[in-house]
Amino acid sequence: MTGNVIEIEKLTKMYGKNRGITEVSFNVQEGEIFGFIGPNGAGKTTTLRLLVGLIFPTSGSARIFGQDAVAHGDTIRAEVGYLPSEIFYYENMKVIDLLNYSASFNKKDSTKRIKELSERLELDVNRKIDELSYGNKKKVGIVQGLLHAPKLIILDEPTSGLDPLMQHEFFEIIREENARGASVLFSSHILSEVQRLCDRLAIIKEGSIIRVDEVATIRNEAYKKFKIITADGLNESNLPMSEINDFRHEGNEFSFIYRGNINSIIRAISQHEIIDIQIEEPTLEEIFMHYYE
Ligand SMILES: Nc1ncnc2c1ncn2[C@@H]1O[C@H](COP(=O)(O)OP(=O)(O)OP(=O)(O)O)[C@@H](O)[C@H]1O
Repeated sequence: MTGNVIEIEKLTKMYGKNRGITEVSFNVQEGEIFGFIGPNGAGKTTTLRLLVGLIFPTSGSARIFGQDAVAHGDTIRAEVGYLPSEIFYYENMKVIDLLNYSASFNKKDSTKRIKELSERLELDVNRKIDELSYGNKKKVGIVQGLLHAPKLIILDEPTSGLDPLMQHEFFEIIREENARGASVLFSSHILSEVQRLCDRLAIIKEGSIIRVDEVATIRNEAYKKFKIITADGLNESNLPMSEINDFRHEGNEFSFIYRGNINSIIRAISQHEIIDIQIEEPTLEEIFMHYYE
């Protein structure tokens, strides 16, 4: 094996005449937690469904453990824990019956694992599925995806619908799975959670990948967030606007993300009467605002 558990090459999916994704390429290495981010409709779900062989590509290829996702869908799905973005269940079933049914496809006895995961996620397994809230249905999907200790975990917006405490618990579980040796690919439109959990990330916009990089590299690119209060405004024509993103102001309070020579920005600002200034590390979210716009 190449050290990659996922290899995606020029993967394209058209829904009739509509764009799903266009020539998407990236790899996920064995043992890493990889984040896949982009705004709604960018193509995250399409990419993940292609990966697990639930839909077929128009062109290009996706390989998991070196095997083609189209030709070996069944084998792949047996070794991958997959949490779809929308979960449809046999509504009349009890949670525990559904989980036992899912577990029956594996050779291992998962009884203990089901109990442990359900307790940690505070999921009442004796409830009927149609009585559950959206967030609780999501938990059923998480338990279902993780009960067979998969080598690769693929999660489509796993935290939507979970409250902050449960999100935290979920991230703990993912970290433990990763420490056990599982590789993880998860999609999200929330950069802060990707920043906390991932080694690398890919950003998708309008069906195309616009960047693949290490989270640490992106954060070290010397972006600075400026917050300035002046007595006499801040004249945009004096500022290097081509190096400035997310420029905002309210009265005489200004903020923006800057990437460029620190001396030139300080010189430009110092032409004004400064009342207060803060220069800080932006979050990933702030760095990528301009990709989202
Ligand atoms: N079954 C389908 N038929 C036609 N178009 C589709 C279908 N599924 C997805 N699309 C289109 O493909 C594009 C990518 O959608 P996709 O669901 O993959 O995005 P996403 O990044 O997962 O978004 P979200 O965060 O909203 O789930 C969108 O423009 C969407 O309208």
